[in-house]
Amino acid sequence: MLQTLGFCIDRKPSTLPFAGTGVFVTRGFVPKGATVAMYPGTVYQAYEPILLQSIRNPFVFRCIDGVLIDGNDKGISKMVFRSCSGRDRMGPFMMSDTSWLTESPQNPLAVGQYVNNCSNDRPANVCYQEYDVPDKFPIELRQYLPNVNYSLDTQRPMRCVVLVALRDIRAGEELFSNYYTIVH
Ligand SMILES: C[S@@+](CC[C@H](N)C(=O)[O-])C[C@H]1O[C@@H](n2cnc3c(N)ncnc32)[C@H](O)[C@@H]1O
Repeated sequence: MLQTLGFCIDRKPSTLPFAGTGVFVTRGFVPKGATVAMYPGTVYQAYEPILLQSIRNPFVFRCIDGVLIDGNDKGISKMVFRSCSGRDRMGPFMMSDTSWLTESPQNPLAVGQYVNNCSNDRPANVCYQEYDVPDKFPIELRQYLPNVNYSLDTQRPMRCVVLVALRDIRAGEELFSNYYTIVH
């Protein structure tokens, strides 16, 4: 990761009291504007049922258009992701990466759901960028995407969310986003 991207990120206990785990730049340097992490999880359209999966689940990310991404790596959320990922497999090709559900993700960027919220003394250093994966994205690279659609729908592009550095970020710094950004 250090060789390819120029930095490493990892999960560690947050510097915020009582905030659990956070995400840190552990090595190297992240330049402003770089993609620093991805938000993994099952993608639900606004009309799809998520009630059970959302109970006591702080990992549900809401996109601007109401699409939801469940980035919880435990319990029913984990089972749903694995099930959808197995369903979507095309012959030898996996259409998504399930290793973010483990302690050591194959795609080391897929830990963005653990980024904590900013506060007065910890301003945001990353922001969320939502995008739809284009049709021409190579099928053999989809195995590294940590997102899967809840419903099988080959017409719809895959929604992904990445975290982008708002400024240069150095090794040792924790990542903070703003959970409540309002986009006008
Ligand atoms: C999406 S999770 C982030 C990962 C979480 N820290 C964990 O260990 O699972 C969101 C939860 O993290 C905690 N959290 C995030 N930002 C926080 C902050 N600024 N202060 C205290 N707790 C925070 C809250 O418990 C919140 O419900």
